[in-house]
Amino acid sequence: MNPACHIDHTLLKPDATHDQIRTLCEQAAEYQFAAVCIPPVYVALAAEQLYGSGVEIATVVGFPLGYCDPRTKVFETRVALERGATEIDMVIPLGAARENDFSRVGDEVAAVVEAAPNVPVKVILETALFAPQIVKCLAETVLEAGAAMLKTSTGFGPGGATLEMVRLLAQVADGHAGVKAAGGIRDWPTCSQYLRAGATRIGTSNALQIMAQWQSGTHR
Ligand SMILES: O=C[C@H](O)COP(=O)(O)O
Repeated sequence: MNPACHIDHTLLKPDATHDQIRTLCEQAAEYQFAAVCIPPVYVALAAEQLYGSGVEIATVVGFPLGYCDPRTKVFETRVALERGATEIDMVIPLGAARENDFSRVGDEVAAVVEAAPNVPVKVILETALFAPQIVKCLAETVLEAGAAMLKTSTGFGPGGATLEMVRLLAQVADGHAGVKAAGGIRDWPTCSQYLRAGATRIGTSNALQIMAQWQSGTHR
């Protein structure tokens, strides 16, 4: 099984340039990755370049800290859709999660989902910040609010995806929503382990390296 269809080819570095995004899009079309995951400012460029390629255009909202005004997240979502985004990766309000204020978390997700009625909203829980029991409550909350996918991490927080968290999110999603493992995934063995644990997407800045490792293994 070619893993490319599970991979979000990601470039979210703060100093990402137009040229780097063009190259990322070329690679995504060539490998047929599931999506590119890019900064909001490059959505129109990527949408134009990837038109008709089958590659989704994912961008981020409230990224990476999650603490902007909820109305800002809604506005970011609307603008991203106008520009051609076909998937939204949003960060939950992490302070609200720390306070166990699950209703605030759910309300923000519901507001973004409402602003993006025909587009999957992938909700980033930044799982490294929280104990498993809290992650479980957060995952249940955001699913109820309409999340299409549970995503572990931004890649900019205190830790990335772990096997334990991927398993936990897959258990909560129970086949009714996707699970995106992201943050610190650099090699094919890790990627493969997460897919087997129930991840349906892998968000990574190292997709080409992962594909090379997969190819060298399968064609040995
Ligand atoms: O949203 C996806 C992450 O930013 C990817 O994290 P990474 O740069 O550690 O691969």
